[in-house]
Order: sequence, then structure tokens, then C-alpha cells
Amino acid sequence: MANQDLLVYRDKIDAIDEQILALLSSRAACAKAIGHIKQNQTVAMPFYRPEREKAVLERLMDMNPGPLPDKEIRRLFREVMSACLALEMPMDIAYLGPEGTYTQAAVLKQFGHSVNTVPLRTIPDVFKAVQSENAHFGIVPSENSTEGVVTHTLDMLLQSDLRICGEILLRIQHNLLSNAESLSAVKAVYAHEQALAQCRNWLNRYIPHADLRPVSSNGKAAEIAATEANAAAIAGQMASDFYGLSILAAGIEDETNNTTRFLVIGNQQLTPTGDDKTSLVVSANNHPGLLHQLLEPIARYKVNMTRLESRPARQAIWEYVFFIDLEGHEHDEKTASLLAEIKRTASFFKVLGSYPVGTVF
Ligand SMILES: C=C(O[C@@H]1C=C(C(=O)O)C=C[C@H]1O)C(=O)O
Repeated sequence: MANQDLLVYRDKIDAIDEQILALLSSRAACAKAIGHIKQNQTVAMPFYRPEREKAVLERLMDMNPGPLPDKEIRRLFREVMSACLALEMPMDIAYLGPEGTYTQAAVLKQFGHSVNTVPLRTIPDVFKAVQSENAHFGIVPSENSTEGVVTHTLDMLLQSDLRICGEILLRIQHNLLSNAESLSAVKAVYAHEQALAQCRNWLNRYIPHADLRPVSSNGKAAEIAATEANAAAIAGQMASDFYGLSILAAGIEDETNNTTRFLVIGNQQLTPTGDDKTSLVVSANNHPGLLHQLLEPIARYKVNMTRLESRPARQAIWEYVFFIDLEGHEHDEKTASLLAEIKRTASFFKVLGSYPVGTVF
């Protein structure tokens, strides 16, 4: 006989679900109305507003009474907004593929599941897709646990007129994916070489007998593991769903605090949120003390520099270009006057974008 209390709670859940459904529908109708307003402006108004989405998520997490953890509230409302935005404008998001890579996981973290994801083969292909308006936005790795600093992305940012419209921080969890019966049956492990390096201790300890085979991406590794008997791949949860592989072991990375960063590239200028970052690239003729001269105003303004990267310049007149990330938005008063000072010393100066600071969640 069914437990009476259980039935009482199930009735309550049914009634609550009806309310949630009605509320979701009202919310979606509001988003649709906003979509019409955006569409009817004489000056084009962006449909996707990451700064607004960030505010929505943060407000709800702050208000969260429990028992659901903030992370789950974020994930659920991320999907609600994704579905609402799709009613306003179906979004095409290009990313560095193949499917099942961590870059795809970054797309879904930022945009939710209601976007059309377009995997492309190279980073320049992703830039081209956005430039030619075949995609609304593109996602590329910036500092990737599997490749370190992604120099290709920096080079493309330097050349292209696209802007950085967001950063996505993703905690990387490596899993051993396979259709083998057990760990002892695994004969070969495929992965990007950096992923193999990051799981070395675990692999030595639990499957010392397996042959380690580096391949071009963890997505590719999963694709191979799905067809080859007794093969395994190191990849994320996404790849396990996509290639139908079981997770033989989860969280096998030796360093558990492994976060990687991806960039959203697009054509959009975002408004300040109060918690933003600005990326810029500068250069000047090389002379002793150049870097100090370029950076001195940042220290004087007491602004946090979160990243500094130097790259050989393509044009011979400057030997190096410097990629700098600062806290603040280019339209914040203080940041604007700091940028004006840096611009005065630099012979080449370009703001790559101001965008909301990403969260690790
Ligand atoms: C509804 C809007 O459009 C989009 C959908 C949002 C939402 O569902 O809350 C938020 C920002 C936009 O990406 C809006 O601009 O407010």
C-alpha cells in the first residue's frame, strides 16, 4: 500500500508544477514582448544581453532560500533564460569543435541548451563565422588547461574587428570514458596530451598496464573510444553523453582546482555591470623600460591587472604586442581616463572588449 504521506507530497508537487508552468509561460510571454520591442527599434538593439542575464542570475542566487544549492538555481534559471531568448531570437553559436569538447560545455554554460551550436574546425573559422554573420557569437578557448595560452586566439583578436563579449570560466573535470567492462579491461587511453599529463598519477596508479595515446582533442579521443574495443578516452561529461560512453572513473585529474577560460566573441558593445573586465592590446616601439612605461598608469590608478601576455608582433615595426586584462569597464569614468593615458604612450592601442567578469560556478 502506498505511503499516505508520500501521496500527499506528490499531490502538492503536482499543484506546484502547475503554478511553475503558468509562471514560466508568463515569463516567456514577457520575453516575447521584449523581443518585439527590440525588433521595432530604429537603431538595432541586441537580443542577447549577457550583462542583464548575469544580474538576473545573481539576484536569484542572493535570494535563494534553499534547500537547492545556488549552483542548481543558476543552472535552472540559465535554461529558463535560454528558452526565453530563443523565443525572441534563435541564436547560432559557433565554437571550436568537435562536439564533446570542453569548449562545447562552455557554450552551454554561457547560453544554455536552447541555442543552435555550430562546431567548427579551427579558431579562425569561428572568427570568420561571426564576422560573416553566419553565427551570432563565437566561443574560443583563451587559457585552456589542454593547450595553455591559446596563442591562435590572441592572434585572431589582434587582426579581427570582433569584440570580446564575455568570458566563461569552466571547472575542468576529467573522466575516464569507455565501453570496456572494467578498468582492468582498458588496453589504451586516448586524450589530448595535456589531459594525459594532468591525469598521470591516477593513470599510473589505476591502469598502469594501459597504452597512453595522445590525439588532437579530447572530443576526438571520445570518438575513437566509442568505436575501438577496450579503448578509453579522457574527456568531460558532455563527451560521455554525446558518444554514449560510460564514465568508468570520474574526477581523475591530479590537480582538482583546474579552471579554464573561454571567450565569447561578437559584434556587441555591452553596458557596464559594476563587475567588468576590459581586454586591450597595446604596442610601442621597443626601447628600455617600454613595458614599465605602458603599465605605470595602471599601478597609479590602483587598477587590478588580471592578465598580461606578450606576443611577437606581425608587423616588424613593433617587436611585441601586449595583451592586458584590467578590472573595470571602458565606459566607467576611472577606467576611461586610465585607458586614455595608456593610449597616449602606446603607438598601437585597441580595446578588445569590456564584458562581465565570469564566475566559476
Ligand atoms: C528578456 C530579455 O532578453 C534576453 C532574455 C533574458 C531573460 O530571459 O531574462 C535576459 C536577457 C536577454 O538575453 C531582456 O533583454 O530582458
